[in-house]
Amino acid sequence: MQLNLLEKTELRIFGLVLDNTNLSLAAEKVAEALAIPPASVLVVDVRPDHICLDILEKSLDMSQIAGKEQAILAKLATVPGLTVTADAYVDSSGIMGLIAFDEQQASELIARTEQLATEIEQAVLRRAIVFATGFEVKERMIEDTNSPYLMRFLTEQGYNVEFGGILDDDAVVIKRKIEDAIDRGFGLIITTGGVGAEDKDFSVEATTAIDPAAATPWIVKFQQGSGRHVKAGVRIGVGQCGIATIINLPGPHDEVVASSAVLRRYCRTGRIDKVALAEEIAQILRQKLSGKHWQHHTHQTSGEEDHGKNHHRTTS
Ligand SMILES: Nc1nc2c(c(=O)[nH]1)N[C@H]1C(S)=C(S)[C@@H](COP(=O)(O)OP(=O)(O)OC[C@H]3O[C@@H](n4cnc5c(N)ncnc54)[C@H](O)[C@@H]3O)O[C@H]1N2
Ligand code: MOO
Repeated sequence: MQLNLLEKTELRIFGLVLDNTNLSLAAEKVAEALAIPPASVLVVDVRPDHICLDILEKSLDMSQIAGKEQAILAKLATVPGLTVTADAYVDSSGIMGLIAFDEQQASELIARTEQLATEIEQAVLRRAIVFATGFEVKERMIEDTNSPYLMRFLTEQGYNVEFGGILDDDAVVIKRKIEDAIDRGFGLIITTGGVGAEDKDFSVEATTAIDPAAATPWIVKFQQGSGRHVKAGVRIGVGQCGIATIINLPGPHDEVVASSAVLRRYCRTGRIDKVALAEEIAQILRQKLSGKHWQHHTHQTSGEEDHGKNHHRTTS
């Protein structure tokens, strides 16, 4: 486990006898003991009873520090002109204080910390949150059937599920809410709605702002700028941030239901393969939509036909 040294990076080593000692070599030996590059250790002070070194690293793995006192002293003992006396010791503070642990304590600490990290990770991976999006949902013009459906579905899959609320069609709001969910320890974050090509659709953009490498396969593509479309098509999104996965599903309820067949296989409270998941959902939705009446219109590239703002809301 990586530990931030929080600027407390000095080591004072007492009980050495110096006789024309090459300090660069001494620093190199300490670097070897800590498994860091030689340039990361600097001797900053030599006093009558101790030498002071500075470690030029922001963070180190716990296993590089804990219980390393004897290893440091043993390495220093190999430097010509440097005698390590029987009561030599390393004095350090903050995280670096772990150096003074004896080896038994150190390995217990490392094992316990890894165990704790695994438990936290498992708890996070089990926590899911579901968001709806869109003014028509927020203003109760339409019933939010997606969220209860997904919450029930994820509960069946073994998740502890929370409802995140109904988000405005606003890229900043959606991104902030997703980031907030990640900070609160949710391992699975699902939004529905707002994946379309209109100027009110921002869910996938919120995800790519968090994970630029998010998988965002197209469901349908059409001529950009034709009619009300400001984007090149409809896509879904699956992004990741640390161990958390963000999934942006379309708004239409039957598409959420269709996607859940894929979610059932991928979302099982473990880590998720974002590219494979996104591609399989996209395939199912492409197949589903290829038979729909509205797609004929959206594939028109002439832009002559205007079926009105709401033609795509009907699931003929
Ligand atoms: N079955 C259909 N699927 C799709 C259609 C369609 O007409 N019928 N149109 C396609 C096009 S074009 C686009 S664009 C996308 C739209 O997906 P969005 O993710 O952008 O969805 P929204 O515009 O936000 O909402 C669309 C529609 O979905 C219903 N909706 C939204 N949220 C909820 C919710 N929480 N619970 C229930 N229903 C919801 C609602 O009728 C919205 O008006 O879709 C393609 N697919
Ligand atoms: O933007 Mo859809 O692509 O609403 O027709």
